[in-house]
Amino acid sequence: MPESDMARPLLERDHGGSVGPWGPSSGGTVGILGTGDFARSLATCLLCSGFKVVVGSRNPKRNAGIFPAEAELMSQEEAVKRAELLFVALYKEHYCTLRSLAGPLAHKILIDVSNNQEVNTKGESNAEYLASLFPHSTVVKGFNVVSAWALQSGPKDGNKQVLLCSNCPEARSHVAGIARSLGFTPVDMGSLSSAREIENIPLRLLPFWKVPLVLALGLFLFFYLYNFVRAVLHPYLIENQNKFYKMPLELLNITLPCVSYVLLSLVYVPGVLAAFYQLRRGTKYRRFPHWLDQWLLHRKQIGLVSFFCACLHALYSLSLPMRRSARYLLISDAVKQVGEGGSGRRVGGGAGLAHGDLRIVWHHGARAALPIGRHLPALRLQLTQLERIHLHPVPAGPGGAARQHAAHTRLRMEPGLRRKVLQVLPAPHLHPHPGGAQRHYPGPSGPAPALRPPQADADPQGLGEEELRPDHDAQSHGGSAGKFQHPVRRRCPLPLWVQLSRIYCVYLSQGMGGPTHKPTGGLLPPVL
Ligand SMILES: NC(=O)C1=CN([C@@H]2O[C@H](COP(=O)(O)OP(=O)(O)OC[C@H]3O[C@@H](n4cnc5c(N)ncnc54)[C@H](OP(=O)(O)O)[C@@H]3O)[C@@H](O)[C@H]2O)C=CC1
Ligand SMILES: [Cu+2]
Repeated sequence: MPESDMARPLLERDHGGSVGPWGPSSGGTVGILGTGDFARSLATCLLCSGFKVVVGSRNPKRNAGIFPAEAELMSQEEAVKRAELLFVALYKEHYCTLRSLAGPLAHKILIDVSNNQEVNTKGESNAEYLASLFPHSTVVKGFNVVSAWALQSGPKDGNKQVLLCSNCPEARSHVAGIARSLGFTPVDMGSLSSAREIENIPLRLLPFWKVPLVLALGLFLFFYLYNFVRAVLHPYLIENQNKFYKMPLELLNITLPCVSYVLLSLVYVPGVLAAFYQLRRGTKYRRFPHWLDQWLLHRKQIGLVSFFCACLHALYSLSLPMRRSARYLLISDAVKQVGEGGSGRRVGGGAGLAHGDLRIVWHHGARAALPIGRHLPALRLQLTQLERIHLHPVPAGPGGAARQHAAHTRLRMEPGLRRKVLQVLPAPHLHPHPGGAQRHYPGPSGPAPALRPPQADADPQGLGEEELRPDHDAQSHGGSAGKFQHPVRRRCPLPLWVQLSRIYCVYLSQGMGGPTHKPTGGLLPPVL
């Protein structure tokens, strides 16, 4: 494809007068109502990112000392007048105390950051309640998945996402810009009706764990039974040997790696299937089938359960030779050998090992080392799962996995490799996202990040709602921002098998899967 096409970002960031009045570069002011933990952390974070901050309190004098000097503390009325966009850092129960401010709050953006004590399964969300109190203001739900601690200590990889929803797309994109300025990754969750789902996320403990745990249990039972028949029942019935003592420890120990390996393979298989789907459809911006979507969303948990089984196996393996029974078996073996005249082979009255004995010792040593070595590649794969942990789940619901997968494939593929993969594929059909030019994001001044376009317009099911995110990957590799952005691809005219074999050749020429290759880089499907 022409190099000029590659160098041109699909969406230019709009620097013109469209940046909202509260952008740090344009001297806008962000207001915060409330002076609690969240308000304090948020004020510090906003100030550090270059925003002007005013804080509205019922008692500004009392709380003056607890905020950074740059934040202006004032009455709630004054703060509302000074700011166009306000974070409501109060509990839902206290929203009604703001009723008298309905007039000054009209036509302003209110960001509802509140959480609940219990999971809300029905009834209106806090954000909808706030919207009903202030019908002339625009309410955006967001930042509730970020703790006051995370705001202060800076976003970490695990919990970088800020889920946003609002009935006003423009307000949503302004808040997305602020989130991005603070170092978070905004995720567009659509209209305000998603607020309940967003509010429930922090209350969900260990999401997505049920299926992996049930799966692991099922696999464990299956392999345990299989090993029992093979190692205990069969010798008992055929040779009348009693090996039931193996049941509590040894059988368990040979079952665990079986479970671990099968689970590990289940982590990587959906990635391959996803690549297959993407190649077949000629785009990666279409929703996967539901079962694959769910499977992809569970990979992290499956990988961690697999890692846990592997750790248990390592522990068991180390403790096995320490058992009394092991020592007993060893001694009885030695006694048996002496009885059979085995010691007669020793040269020099037992001062050293004979050649034959040495060979046996070597043999045993190598056999003992082998299991450790053969698990190392698996360990490497399992450890790569750990870095994928997010403290709150990837946007659940339709298309969640597709978004996550798209993000992962883009972020992980090395630019050099991506270029090669793209070179062997036919030229893509590029076109900007409809309405993309209208989007604008207030953010700190400086070089504009290349924007990653969302779903194709051909996506009728709402995946196109995904928020634009800066392509950090492209930026972090020698300023190649804007290159290799291929969100939309026409159906490839080449047969699938030709495309696959070409990509495979590129993989081979890059030494994919070799020991020096970056982990997971070669394991994820090629990006299109
Ligand atoms: N803390 C956290 O980590 C997180 C908090 N949140 C959400 O942020 C919001 C604020 O949380 P947080 O800062 O921890 O709460 P705090 O209890 O620390 O602060 C709440 C603030 O509300 C105001 N307030 C207290 N009582 C009343 C009242 N009777 N009437 C009117 N206003 C009152 C006070 O401000 P003043 O006296 O100045 O008016 C107070 O500082 C909550 O909705 C919470 O769910 C969301 C994510 C994380
Ligand atoms: Cu092993």
